Amino acid sequence: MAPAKKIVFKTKHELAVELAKYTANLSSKFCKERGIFTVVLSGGDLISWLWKLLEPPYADSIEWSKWYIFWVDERVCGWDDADSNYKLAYDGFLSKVPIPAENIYAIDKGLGAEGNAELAAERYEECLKEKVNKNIIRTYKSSGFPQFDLQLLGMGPDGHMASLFPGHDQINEKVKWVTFITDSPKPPPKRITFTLPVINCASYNVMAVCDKEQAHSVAAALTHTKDVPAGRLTADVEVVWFLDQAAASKLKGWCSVL
Ligand SMILES: O=C(O)[C@H](O)[C@@H](O)[C@H](O)[C@H](O)COP(=O)(O)O
Repeated sequence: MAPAKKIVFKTKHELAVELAKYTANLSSKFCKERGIFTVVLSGGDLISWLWKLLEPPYADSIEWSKWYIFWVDERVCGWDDADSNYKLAYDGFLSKVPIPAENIYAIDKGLGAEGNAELAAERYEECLKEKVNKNIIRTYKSSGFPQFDLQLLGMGPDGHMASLFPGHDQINEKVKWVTFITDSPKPPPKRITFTLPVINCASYNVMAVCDKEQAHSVAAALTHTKDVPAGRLTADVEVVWFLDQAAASKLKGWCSVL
């Protein structure tokens, strides 16, 4: 289990600059080693902190054609729905970089639009299995779970990550790769989500959190309070919390302001 590192930034701007550097370094490492970089996105504010990747020196130097995009969680709705994490990422990031359309794996379009959470979760898991069979996604040691290169995650004020919410059973799933929820406390209610073993098998996990509403859960998660889902986040190689000062304000003894 990788220890959690944390970096506290004075501003969201500085956080975005460092996040771009971190992501670009891993892109270069994995593109060199495997010719492929598998990246998992979440919804929420995260997408708005990826802007620096769209600018020099990254926009032209990143090997975008080798990126493969997945979602750690998705709202069960149409791709053009205002709630869609795919739409959020497409409008704010994916439409601005030359990642081939066939490398972008969103929720099944029809099942999303129909609102069929259970089948959409099954279909997404099948999609991941197919990518494992094609050696696009690696697997974690002998566990058979998929291992993504980099996951970019966010956390809600209640400490949820992906669509794993406190007090809901999805966090305890140990076999499935993708599960679903139909009564999410954060709207909209129907979502699909990676399970905890899949999230924690990633090589690198970044948890990016800003604002004071999250401060209490940041402190709880970083002292590994088990009933806070994000407190159970780990990774194979490294897990790094990217925080602004407000989100870090309830941490005891934080001082590594970048
Ligand atoms: O679909 C979603 O709602 C997300 O993937 C969710 O897990 C998000 O990452 C957190 O709720 C943080 O959201 P904010 O960054 O907007 O606080």
